[in-house]
Amino acid sequence: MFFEVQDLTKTYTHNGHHFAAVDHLSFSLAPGEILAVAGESGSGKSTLCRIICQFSRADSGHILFHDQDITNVPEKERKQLYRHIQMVFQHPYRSFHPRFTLEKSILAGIRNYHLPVTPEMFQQYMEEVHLTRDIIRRYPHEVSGGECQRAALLRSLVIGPELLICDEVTSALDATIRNEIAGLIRRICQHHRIACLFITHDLYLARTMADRILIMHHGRAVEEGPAEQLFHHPQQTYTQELLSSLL
Ligand SMILES: Nc1ncnc2c1ncn2[C@@H]1O[C@H](COP(=O)(O)OP(=O)(O)OP(=O)(O)O)[C@@H](O)[C@H]1O
Repeated sequence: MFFEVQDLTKTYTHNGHHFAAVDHLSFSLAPGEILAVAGESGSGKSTLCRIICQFSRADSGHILFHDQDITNVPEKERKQLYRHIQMVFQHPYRSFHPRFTLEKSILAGIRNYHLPVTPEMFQQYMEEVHLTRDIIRRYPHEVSGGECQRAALLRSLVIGPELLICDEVTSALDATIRNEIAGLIRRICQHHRIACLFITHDLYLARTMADRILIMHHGRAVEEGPAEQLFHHPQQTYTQELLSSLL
């Protein structure tokens, strides 16, 4: 299996009361597939993302990548793992060093992995995310949110990942550029056959972006299916209510 989450659970405690932010969650992802994990605020999406990115530890369950257990990867092995799994986060400005130009941060990633990225390849990647040399030679505070998020995408793309994890990557952006960034991610993933786990609270975006959608509620997978099928023929009452609240 390319990527699989198996029976993942993460519990938090509030005032002595235990609750599962992620509750026996299981799903899988095929190479090159785009899966949107969608749900309301508090459904456990960010907790899931933090566990996959190793920022937080699951109580139980497993995450497999190419059949290898990556649930708790020792720190010294993480660099190698992140050569294949890249992440883009919600707040683009926070993901860049404020005193480095965007170009310097992007090139640092290439150097870190000793990647054979030629200037021609770099130029091509830059054009794919609709950025110019003039823009990436600026500091983060000198570009727009959309430009900064495209630079974050470029930084991930040049590493050559097999899986891209996008955690609410359009939420901090203006509505006008949300669809543009989501469309860009879809085209890039399709072109380079990169699988994508697209975490979002926006069901419309999930529909336009993803091959499949998984609906989360209270940490559980309520329903999962091909994007159009799930939109037109939701099987579960919760999904039906969620969709009708959009109308
Ligand atoms: N570190 C923590 N300690 C205690 N509870 C937490 C912690 N992180 C998250 N939670 C709780 O776990 C639940 C799931 O939160 P999570 O952030 O994963 O949801 P989400 O779907 O990403 O929501 P949003 O879209 O608002 O970011 C929520 O009830 C939240 O309050």
